[in-house]
Amino acid sequence: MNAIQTTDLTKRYGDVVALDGVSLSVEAGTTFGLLGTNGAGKSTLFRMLVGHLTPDSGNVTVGGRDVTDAGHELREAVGYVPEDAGFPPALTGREVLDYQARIRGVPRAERADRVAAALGTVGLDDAADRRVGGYSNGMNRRLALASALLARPTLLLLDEPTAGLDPLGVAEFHRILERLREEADLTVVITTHVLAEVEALCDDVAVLHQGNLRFSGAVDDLREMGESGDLEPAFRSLIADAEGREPRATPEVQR
Ligand SMILES: Nc1ncnc2c1ncn2[C@@H]1O[C@H](COP(=O)(O)OP(=O)(O)OP(=O)(O)O)[C@@H](O)[C@H]1O
Repeated sequence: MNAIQTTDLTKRYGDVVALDGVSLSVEAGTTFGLLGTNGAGKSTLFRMLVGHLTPDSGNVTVGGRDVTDAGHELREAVGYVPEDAGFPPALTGREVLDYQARIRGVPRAERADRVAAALGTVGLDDAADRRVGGYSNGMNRRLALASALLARPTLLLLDEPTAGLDPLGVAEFHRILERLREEADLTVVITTHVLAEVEALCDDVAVLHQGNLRFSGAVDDLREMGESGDLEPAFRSLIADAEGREPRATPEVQR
């Protein structure tokens, strides 16, 4: 079964075509990487998956239901972790999650247990009663993940979850995602610029470039497209223009 299906999805902002006829499927239970340079359309796609934006044309289904009709049920099924969650700095981690549990409709009697479980899953038990303003970048990202897990989603969308984290923070975040994948029946989609992240976590990958879908399939199949079986040459060839020139700014292609 497909956790996500988009069909001929198009979104414009004025003259900018952010997504141009994108048809994509994500199989349930897999970890899927959405790879692209800046401005590729990754965040726009995520915002449509959670119903924050409506398509100009085409459609999106999550768990077989059209996102534009799904409303409240969709919000419970999808855990969205934006790049910058921006929690109130004066609240503690536990207070933030308690508030989030309330607005996500977690029944009062279950709230404290769910909050404690989410804090444990992301390794923030010891920091739970400290103010979020004193959290490191990595702790903030893990708190955002905990918040998304409160409603026990079946689909988790992570927008550049490890951007700006140091190597230890990245490794810790990856460990948490791998554990979640083993323990919960979850489909995970991450956007990233980082090929090593795709290698480490993803079964399948899509390459978006300037709103166009350039590849979608198994990470192994993408790797085989490149010289020497590496992801980087394969990715670079997909984002090059007809003359083989790459976009001027691709420093985000990190290994
Ligand atoms: N609210 C908006 N108004 C106008 N243009 C926008 C808006 N949001 C995004 N865009 C444009 O749409 C295109 C796709 O943007 P989007 O943020 O979806 O890309 P992205 O792949 O997430 O990029 P990044 O990796 O930089 O976050 C870009 O050209 C961007 O400038």
